[in-house]
Amino acid sequence: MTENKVNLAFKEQKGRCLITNQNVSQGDILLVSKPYAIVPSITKKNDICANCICISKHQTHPREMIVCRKSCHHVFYCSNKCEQQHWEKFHQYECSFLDKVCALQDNDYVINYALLVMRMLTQRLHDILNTSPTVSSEDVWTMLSHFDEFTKEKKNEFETVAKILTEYILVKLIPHLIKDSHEFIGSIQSFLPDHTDAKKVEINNSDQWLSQMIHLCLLFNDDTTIKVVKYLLNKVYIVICMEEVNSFFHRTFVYDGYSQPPHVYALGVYPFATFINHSCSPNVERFSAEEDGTKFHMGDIVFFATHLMKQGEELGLSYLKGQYDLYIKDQVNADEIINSQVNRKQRIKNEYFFDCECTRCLNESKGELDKSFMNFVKEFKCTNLKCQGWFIPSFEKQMYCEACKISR
Ligand SMILES: C[S@@+](CC[C@H](N)C(=O)[O-])C[C@H]1O[C@@H](n2cnc3c(N)ncnc32)[C@H](O)[C@@H]1O
Repeated sequence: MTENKVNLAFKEQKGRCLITNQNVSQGDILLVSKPYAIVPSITKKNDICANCICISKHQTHPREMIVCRKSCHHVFYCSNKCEQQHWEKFHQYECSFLDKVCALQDNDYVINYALLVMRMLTQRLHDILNTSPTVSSEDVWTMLSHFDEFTKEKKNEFETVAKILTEYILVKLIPHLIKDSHEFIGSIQSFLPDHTDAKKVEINNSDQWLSQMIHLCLLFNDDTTIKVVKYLLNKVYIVICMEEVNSFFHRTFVYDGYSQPPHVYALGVYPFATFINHSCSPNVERFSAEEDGTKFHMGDIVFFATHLMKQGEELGLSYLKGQYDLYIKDQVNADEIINSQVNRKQRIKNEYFFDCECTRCLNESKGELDKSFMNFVKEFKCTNLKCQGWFIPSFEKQMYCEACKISR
C-alpha cells in the first residue's frame, strides 16, 4: 500500500477536487486507486481474466482460458483459482442474468457500461452484507450524474438498461438480503442510498414494466410497492448516469504493439480518483497497472505528477480521450483540441456537460495563449520514434515507456 499524496478539497466552480498534501516532483506517484467495480471490455473478454484483469500476452498462441463452471461463455479466467474467487464474489449472482444484459442492444458500448453498472450493484450487495467491503464505497453513491443533460436518445437507452438492471437487483440480489417476504419492501428501499437526482427522474412507459416486476417478485400490487420499485428504478437510472460521467477506461499496447494506438481492454469506477477534475493543461497523468507490483495490483490506476507541484495545488487530468495521442497520430481534429479554446470548450460541454473553468481555459479566454500544456509532450513522449507510447514512472523512480518499455 502506498501513501497517497493527495487530499479531498472543494472549489467553488468545480465542486470536489483533489489537492496535493505536500510538495511533489515531476514523475512522483500521487495516488494508486483501486476500482470499486471493474469489468473487461466486451470485445476483449476472451483474453482478459474477469477476476484479476490480467491480459493474455500471447497473441500468436493464445493461452487456454477457463470458462465459468456453468460454461456461460460471457466470462473467462486465467486460472481455476480466479474462477473460484469470481464465482463466490460476483459470478454466482450475475451468471444466469448475463444473457439478458449482453442481448441488450447490438452495441458494445452499451453492453460495456451495463456490465459495469451491474458489477457496481453486485458489489453494493457485498457492502450491505459487509462480506467484502471496498475502500471509500460511500463516495461511489455521491458521484455527479448530470442526469438531465444527456440527449433524448441516450436517455431512452439508459431507461432500457435501467429496467433490466433493476430487475437484476430485484430477482438476483434482494433475495440474499431477506429472510421472509415482509422484508422485501424495506430491502428494495434501502438497496441503493437516496440521491436527490433520483427524485427528479421521470422514466417513460414504466407502467407495464412495473406490473411485470411486481408479478415476478410476488409483491402486493399496492401504491407503496409501486412507489418503492419505481424509486429503485430511478436510482438505477442515476447510477448509470454516474457511471457514464465518472468511469475510467484502461488501454493497453499489448494487442497491436507499440507502433499502434492502444486498445481499450477494461473499464472501471474509481471512487476517490473520480474527484480529480479536468484540466486542459493537466499536471497529472495516469497509467493502468497491467501486472501486479509491490505497491499496486492489476486493475489499479496509478496517477502521477507531470509537473512539479506545490502543496495544496489542485490535480488536473485531461478528460479528452487520447488528447496527447493526437500529436503522434496527427489526426484531423488535433488542431481543434489543442489550439482552439472555443472548440475544446464546446467538446467538453458536449461530452462532459460542464463549462471548463481550468486555468488554461481562463487564460485563453482572456487571449493569453497557454502553452504549458506542450511541455508534457516534450518531456513525456517516448523517444523511440516508431513508438506511440508515453513515459511513465515506476516506484523505483526510473521512467520507462509504457509501450516499448525503453527507459528515459
Ligand atoms: C468526475 S467529476 C469530478 C469531481 C466533481 N468535481 C465532484 O464534485 O464530484 C467531473 C465533474 O466535475 C466538474 N468539473 C471537472 N472539471 C471541471 C473543470 N475544469 N471546470 C468546471 N467543472 C469541472 C464537472 O461538473 C464534471 O462533470
